[in-house]
Amino acid sequence: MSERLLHVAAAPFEAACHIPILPEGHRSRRLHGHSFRARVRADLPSDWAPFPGAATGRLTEALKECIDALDYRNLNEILPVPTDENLARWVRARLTAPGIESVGIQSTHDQGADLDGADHVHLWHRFRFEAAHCLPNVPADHPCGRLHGHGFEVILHADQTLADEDMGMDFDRLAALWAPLQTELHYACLNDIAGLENPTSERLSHWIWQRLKPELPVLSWVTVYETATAGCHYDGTHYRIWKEQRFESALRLVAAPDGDPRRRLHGHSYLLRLHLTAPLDTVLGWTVDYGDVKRIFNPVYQLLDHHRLDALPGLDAADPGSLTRWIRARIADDLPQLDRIDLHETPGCGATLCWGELGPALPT
Ligand SMILES: Nc1nc2c(c(=O)[nH]1)N=C([C@H](O)[C@H](O)COP(=O)(O)OP(=O)(O)OP(=O)(O)O)CN2
Repeated sequence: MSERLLHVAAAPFEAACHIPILPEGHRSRRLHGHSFRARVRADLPSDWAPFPGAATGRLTEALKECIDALDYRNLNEILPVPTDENLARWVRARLTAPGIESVGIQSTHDQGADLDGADHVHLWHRFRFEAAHCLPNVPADHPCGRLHGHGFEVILHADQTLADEDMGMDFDRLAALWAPLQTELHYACLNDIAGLENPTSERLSHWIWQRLKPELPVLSWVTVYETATAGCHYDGTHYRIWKEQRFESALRLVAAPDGDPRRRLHGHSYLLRLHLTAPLDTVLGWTVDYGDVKRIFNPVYQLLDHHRLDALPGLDAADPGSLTRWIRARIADDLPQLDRIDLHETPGCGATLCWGELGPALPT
């Protein structure tokens, strides 16, 4: 599959709203408020930014300018039915950026809607449960063979065609479908549950899919976060895992004009997410060990962390797009299952380099 470079940006806004189309008695019919977050993913022409390396910054500024009109407002004065879906439409119509692939609105930490250009909505809802597990088939010295536990997180994703509807399914419907699984999984040892005798993230995402897909035909992905830095998506066919790492680095954007602060030496706390697609190892119950991804990537990580990025050999500019390409060139041979790299220089703002399926976006 050919390589695609997408730029991403995210920005918060605080607003009040009520959703008058919801049934009588629904809590969201009452006036309430959210710390919203808007996000955009765009395939930008290379000459759109004012100088090479400025695309992430320009997209972020465009998004901030757009949502400024929503910040500290009563959204019903701007949009009669301010569902996440309609807010995403509103932003998409006003955002002055080319090549927009999707616009998302996250109304709470745990739910949101991403809208693509064809008014197809991707709804997601996150849940959390606390559980113990061990992986019985790993080698004797592997730490995950010992009984341990996690605050697992699960995201249910639903894809719907919206046409001219104000909203897709109510997030509460996803919560109601999840509730029986929460009862089974929360404060449990996963190995004791039928079908989860080898409870890797992959097996767990498959188990959840099998349980929910018959009741929820629009279920498109199940995401399991095993830890804050690693997890798995399953769509009924493919397993996609990711492993995140953070690095702290300095840079200057040499192409920035005189007077632009990015020309000065500065720095970021970067978030790097490596995505891999691979078949399941039926004995181990996983695709690729998260620990192996981290270990194999470590030599490249050591070049990035606590270094000056624009001094790295072979890197002309240290903007997120150039960095993702530089990282791919250094790691792809050693991690052949790798098919996407996300790199954020500030929360939700950066680039995605993808040469496989794009897969679902994760919340910021
Ligand atoms: N593909 C999979 N790999 C691993 C799984 C899994 O389910 N699928 N599970 C484990 C362990 O259970 C482990 O608890 C989580 O792994 P890891 O990300 O390596 O955890 P760390 O706490 O070491 O994470 P760092 O943030 O990198 O310190 C292992 N692999």
